[in-house]
Amino acid sequence: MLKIDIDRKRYADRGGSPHVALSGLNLQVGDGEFACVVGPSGCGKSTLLNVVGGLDGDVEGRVRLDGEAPGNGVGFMFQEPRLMPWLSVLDNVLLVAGRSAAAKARAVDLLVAMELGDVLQAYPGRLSGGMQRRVALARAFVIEPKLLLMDEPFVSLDVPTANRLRAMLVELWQRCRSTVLFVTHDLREALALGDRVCFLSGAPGRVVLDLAVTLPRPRVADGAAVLELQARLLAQHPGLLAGLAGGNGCAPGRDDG
Ligand SMILES: Nc1ncnc2c1ncn2[C@@H]1O[C@H](COP(=O)(O)OP(=O)(O)OP(=O)(O)O)[C@@H](O)[C@H]1O
Repeated sequence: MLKIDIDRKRYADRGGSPHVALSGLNLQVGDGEFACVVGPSGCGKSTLLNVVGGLDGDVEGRVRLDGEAPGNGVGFMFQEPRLMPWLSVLDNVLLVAGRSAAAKARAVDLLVAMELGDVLQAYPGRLSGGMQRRVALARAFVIEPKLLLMDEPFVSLDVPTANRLRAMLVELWQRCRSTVLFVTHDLREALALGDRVCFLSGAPGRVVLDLAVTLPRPRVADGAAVLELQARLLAQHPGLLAGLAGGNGCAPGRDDG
């Protein structure tokens, strides 16, 4: 169980004055659950991931993964693939997996599953943007993370590539059963991926709607079921989804979708 209780996250200096990014943000994510966090630009989504992952410890509050501060079992995937350009595809993944025979076998297995088996020795500069994200996805899962934190990992990809990567992510998650916290400003993406979608308010961010998504899988972000649910949410919560891609505006409480 991931338990997030952030009383306040304040930046001392945002260009000359302090800024409270998060306030009264409470969220629990069950083991193996896929939780998406959506919210308008600047509401503190990346800040939340940095705090949860322990990259930023300057916070009033507490984050616990199975009762302890999140540590080694946490994987990250960011907006940029952040691959080492001087290392081959395989070595990029081995960098986090280690050099044992078992680690290498796992890395190759994942890269083959990501349809990258024929470019194991290629350097990242030779790969397309979508291929680089697939390497980053394999690298994120190779440690079989207990908790995977994802910050808009498929942003600025074309629609078919993003849909393919989302399908690959769900397949890996179903195989590994990691707990996932996935940040996006794209409501359709969140509805396509999440067991739950948590909506944050504008700054300072806090959870204003916690929605269980019960649509059957597989789902596609631009598929009929997702579009229908999106339209229903827009009708139920006018104004709340403002500022989201694919949305217009949320209300306190818990809903079933
Ligand atoms: N290191 C920092 N120092 C000062 N202020 C910061 C810092 N990092 C973020 N902020 C501020 O905190 C607020 C939240 O930023 P954050 O990047 O978490 O938002 P976000 O919801 O992820 O935004 P976006 O969707 O646009 O990526 C913003 O107003 C930002 O300017």
